[in-house]
Amino acid sequence: MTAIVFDLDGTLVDSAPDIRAAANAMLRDQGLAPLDLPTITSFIGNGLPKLVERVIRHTGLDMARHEELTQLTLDHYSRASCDLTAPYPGLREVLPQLREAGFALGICTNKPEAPARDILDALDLAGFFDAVIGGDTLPVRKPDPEPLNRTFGQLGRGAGIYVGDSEIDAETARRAGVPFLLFTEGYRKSPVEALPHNARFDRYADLPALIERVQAG
Ligand SMILES: O=C(O)COP(=O)(O)O
Ligand SMILES: [Mg+2]
Repeated sequence: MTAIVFDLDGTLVDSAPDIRAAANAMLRDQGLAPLDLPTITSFIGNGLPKLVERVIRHTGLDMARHEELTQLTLDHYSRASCDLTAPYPGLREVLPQLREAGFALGICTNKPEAPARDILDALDLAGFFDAVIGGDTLPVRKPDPEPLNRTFGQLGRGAGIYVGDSEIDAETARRAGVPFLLFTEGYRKSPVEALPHNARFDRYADLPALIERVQAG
């Protein structure tokens, strides 16, 4: 297995503060009060349309306006997707190591593809990844295994390992039939034991050894 695909939000980058800012800017447009970070973070994982659906339900806005409010949130987010977003500690050091070790790296995220690429560019991480599939790249998104299968397909090395932070990522890997490495510092809602995973880590410095272990089976 020489391909490694990563989730983005809560796995490579702590992006919740900018997602929160975009959702709160949309709420401000509606004359509503902002939501706190833990609340918005709990809405992340199934893509932006689902996050806005959860915000609508939480605030009592009209679900008939879902499409309009999703677009409004995306507009705010596209203008400021990387003001408060940062890579997790140690990531910057480990990505070149993995590339030097011969791995092909990709990203399979439920975040819309355009802001995902903007963030990778802004953080100077884009060059490490040969495939990026977002939540709106295909007609289906995670936990459907198709986006993950497609990411491995674009890397051209066959199926590899998926690295993610959430219940959705664990389910996606299970349905794609690939090993799953759980990053425990992201936006997971349940205890680690509740997520099927082959191994877990909380520091990027530990990832190369973990990958070796999983590969050794
Ligand atoms: O945007 C989301 O809801 C989740 O994004 P992720 O798949 O990168 O965690
Ligand atoms: Mg995630």
